[in-house]
Amino acid sequence: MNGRRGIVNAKRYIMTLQEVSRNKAFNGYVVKYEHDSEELGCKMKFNVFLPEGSEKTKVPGLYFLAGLTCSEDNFMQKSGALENAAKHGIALIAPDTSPRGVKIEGDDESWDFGTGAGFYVDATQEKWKRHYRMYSYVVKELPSIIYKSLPIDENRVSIFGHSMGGHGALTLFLKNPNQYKSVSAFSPIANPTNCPWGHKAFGGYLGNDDKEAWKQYDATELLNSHNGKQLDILVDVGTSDNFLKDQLKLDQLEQVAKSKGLQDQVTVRYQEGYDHSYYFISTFVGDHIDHHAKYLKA
Ligand SMILES: N[C@@H](CCC(=O)N[C@@H](CSC=O)C(=O)NCC(=O)O)C(=O)O
Repeated sequence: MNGRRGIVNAKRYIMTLQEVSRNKAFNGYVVKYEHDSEELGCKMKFNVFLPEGSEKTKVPGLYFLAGLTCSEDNFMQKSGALENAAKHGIALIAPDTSPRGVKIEGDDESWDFGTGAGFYVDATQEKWKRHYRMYSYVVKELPSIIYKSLPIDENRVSIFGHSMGGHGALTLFLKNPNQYKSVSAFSPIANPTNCPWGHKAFGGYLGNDDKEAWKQYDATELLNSHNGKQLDILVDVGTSDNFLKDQLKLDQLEQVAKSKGLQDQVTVRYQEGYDHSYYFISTFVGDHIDHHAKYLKA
């Protein structure tokens, strides 16, 4: 306890946000902020869409975790999510996908590890552990800054994401079910302990000696040990997604859902002919925001 009743190990973060840019959209604003991150040990940027009305009262918030190679911009600029978020009066929060500019040898060598590929885990390996703490950044530091500084209601918050970010959304939700009202994902890496992207990332950030430790960041494993709140997980994936078979492993997630009798609580929709791109995301993002609005505006 830190002396304040009910708060255990609560960390205080530096909370100075600098506005980088502001663009009006659908009567609200997309604002880019920069701040010093203690968890990541570098400057970070994120984008927020603040809908009309947020200048007067706090609004619900919906985090979007992006995939490999993305920054805080891909989702805001390419997903087409703003119109529906504006309609529901929901703020969108789009963080970056890794620490930036930290200069670790090898961090820029590949597109699926290091820069742009933080995988929403806290690294334990010596080389990476000071900076690669995207789990703590998204679960703890970023929210503490946002709820202190922006008109977003911390009691009405949900999460979704794409690919690596779909893995992030599912795992952050399943590990912190009381922090988020709902979860959904586009083409998530659903069983990273069982696919090449996951082996590379978890081997690098968490090491290869203790593969049990990998399971804490695997949505299929977390679903297997879930015995808490009623779920309503929505997943969309395209049948023409090049990564579906070898990397996403949604069959494993569905199998576990079935074996646990949770098949009614985990909906995986296979969308005919769609691929892994933002064209696919933009087609179904409205459905996902509607899904979250049910819980955020209940
Ligand atoms: N190497 C390619 C492919 C990278 C890619 O497809 N990235 C996806 C996420 S994949 C899983 O996390 C993505 O969202 N790309 C950004 C975009 O705006 O499309 C490449 O570098 O393009």
